[in-house]
Amino acid sequence: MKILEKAPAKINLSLDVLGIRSDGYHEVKMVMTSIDLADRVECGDLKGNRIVIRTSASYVPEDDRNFAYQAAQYIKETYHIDRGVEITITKNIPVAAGLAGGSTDAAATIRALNKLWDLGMSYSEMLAIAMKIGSDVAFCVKGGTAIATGRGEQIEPLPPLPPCWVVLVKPPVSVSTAQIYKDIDSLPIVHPNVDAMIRAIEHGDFASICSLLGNALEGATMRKVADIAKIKAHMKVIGAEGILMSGSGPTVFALTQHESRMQRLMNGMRGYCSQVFAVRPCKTVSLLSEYE
Ligand SMILES: C[C@@](CO)(OP(=O)(O)O)[C@H](O)COP(=O)(O)OP(=O)(O)OC[C@H]1O[C@@H](n2ccc(N)nc2=O)[C@H](O)[C@@H]1O
Ligand SMILES: Nc1ncnc2c1ncn2[C@@H]1O[C@H](COP(=O)(O)OP(=O)(O)O)[C@@H](O)[C@H]1O
Repeated sequence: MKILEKAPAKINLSLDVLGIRSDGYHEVKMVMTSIDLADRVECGDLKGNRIVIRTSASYVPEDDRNFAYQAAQYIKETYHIDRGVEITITKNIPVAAGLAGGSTDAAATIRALNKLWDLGMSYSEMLAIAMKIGSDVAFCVKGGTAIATGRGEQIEPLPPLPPCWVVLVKPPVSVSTAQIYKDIDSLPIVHPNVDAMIRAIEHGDFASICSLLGNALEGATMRKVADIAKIKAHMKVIGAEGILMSGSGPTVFALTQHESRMQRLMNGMRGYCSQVFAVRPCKTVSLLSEYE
């Protein structure tokens, strides 16, 4: 048997860093939303007791460094599963881009193995596995739009975004999330108004959502990647309603409700960067009711 799961990327609409914790992680308050730029994760039975990863991207690890491998391993250990699995990941999400590509593959693996191995895991049991792998994996288990606190693993759902387009531009460099969090410790932090963003989403107020976009990590990544400021300036000239770097970057996204502006942004930015995508926010990752 094989189970196929869609694994959507996320963007951060608001990301505040509140301080350093005793475990070395940073206390954050974020608003995240899933988008329809997705990897495909397929889990199928394999003879024996091994976990085998196959990916379409040569630069993604196929051993226990892959977050999907880690998800399968934690599930096997926790539920005493003596079965093999082959996990095939078709990568569409740029890697090390601030879009949670590895985290969403891990979350999709958790959902898929719950079905393949008939584990009957509850949502909170899936979260317990997710938290062992990385801070963003918990959000990716359900996706949608949500507030994330703690180190990012405490999730509270929000209503979906008003209909809009998300245009993403990934400059041809990768950044280390750990390094960016380290860098901000010695930099002044610009705090976004996360609570106002939450209210804007609750009211479906697209104009306010755009004006409240903010990311406390943006300054640190911009010091390393000069392209980010250029991309933002270019998107502004073209006419995006809201523009921000996602997560630790370096991907920059623009929001617009106008199809004509989305087209202009796509065409304008393609001449500038090779990785440009126009997608919609993604309301649900999977059949959420199964996991209540
Ligand atoms: C910045 C964000 C925003 O959504 O996303 P990305 O840019 O990675 O997509 C996340 O906070 C990233 O989450 P994730 O990528 O899962 O990070 P983890 O694997 O848990 O941690 C990687 C490293 O980042 C640092 N880290 C991460 C999360 C956090 N709240 N505080 C931290 O200081 C730690 O040094 C940690 O060793
Ligand atoms: N399934 C996976 N897909 C992509 N990257 C992965 C995966 N598993 C592990 N990684 C590793 O995770 C690191 C961060 O990649 P990714 O999750 O795409 O970025 P980000 O944390 O910026 O959203 C990369 O260095 C990559 O080698």
